[in-house]
Amino acid sequence: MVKPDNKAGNDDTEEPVDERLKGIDPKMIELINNEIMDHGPKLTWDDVAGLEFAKKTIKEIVVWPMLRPDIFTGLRGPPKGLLLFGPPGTGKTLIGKCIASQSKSTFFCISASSLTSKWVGEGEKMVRALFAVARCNQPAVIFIDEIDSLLSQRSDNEHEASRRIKTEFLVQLDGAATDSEDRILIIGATNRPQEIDEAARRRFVKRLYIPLPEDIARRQIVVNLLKQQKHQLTDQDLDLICHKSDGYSGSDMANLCREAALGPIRSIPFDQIETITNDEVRAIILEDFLESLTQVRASVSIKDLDLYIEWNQLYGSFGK
Ligand SMILES: Nc1ncnc2c1ncn2[C@@H]1O[C@H](COP(=O)(O)OP(=O)(O)OP(=O)(O)O)[C@@H](O)[C@H]1O
Repeated sequence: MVKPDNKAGNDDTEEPVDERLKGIDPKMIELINNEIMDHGPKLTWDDVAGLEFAKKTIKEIVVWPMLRPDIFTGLRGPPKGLLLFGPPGTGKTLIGKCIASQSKSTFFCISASSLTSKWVGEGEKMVRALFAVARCNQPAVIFIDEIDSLLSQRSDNEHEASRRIKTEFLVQLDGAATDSEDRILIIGATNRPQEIDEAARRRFVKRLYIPLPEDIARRQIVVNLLKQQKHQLTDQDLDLICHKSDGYSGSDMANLCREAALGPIRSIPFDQIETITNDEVRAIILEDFLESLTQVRASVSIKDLDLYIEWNQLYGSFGK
């Protein structure tokens, strides 16, 4: 972790300040270290259900080059910008985290809307600080969620502050792209790729569609989430759940499981809720899922899906 600049400069025990952090507000550095730099558990590719094509592509084009920069030079150099687009809740953030874990990189995760809303008037400085801290913690992955809100084409009535953040972001992105020594990958994630303007789109050299999970992936999500729960679901039950949840996103599936897991709790008589032991709570059964399926519905419409498919064909790196 990098140390913020010590303005007082009179503490001999203070570690030397990294040149790259000169002029950056120490409070921002601390905030990035504490809130934007991810200190969570490492993820493996098995934590991301399905998405085999995306995972394979990502391993080849970004993870291996980040692990072996000595081999992946020149023409083989990795893209510095990767755009993950697709419906909400399909695992884009999970993939970002996994890329960072697997490439042994520091993971920085921020939502673009917080740049414009949370740090009102400071967003531009925050972008600069974020890239500077990332440079000090290479290899690094900077994951920016809702990137469309930062790079949208609504430039005519764009707020002056938003315009400045956007300009700074593009400058930093270009800087990372041209400096071949920098081992920084910028991942933008969006549910609204059509809102990203052409200049920004061009900078995300690789654009990868992250679709809804297929049958087998939905099954894997349910199986993974049920691992720590007492349940009596058979293979046939799981088949039925997957069949009935066609069109659900990964996060819809997680919600479905959460709701089903409450089934056994709801069946406890109210006067026993304080005394019942964990062992006495009944197992989760198919009926809990059938009930849950009536409560938790698919959050993505077919119409929206068509838009993603169309955009993928037009601009996706592998959409042809
Ligand atoms: N492919 C997947 N494998 C396992 N879990 C998944 C998958 N997709 C989604 N989930 C579940 O849904 C939750 C939300 O996923 P995540 O935040 O990665 O989606 P996202 O695509 O980044 O969503 P958004 O676009 O709304 O930011 C995860 O924490 C996880 O529980």
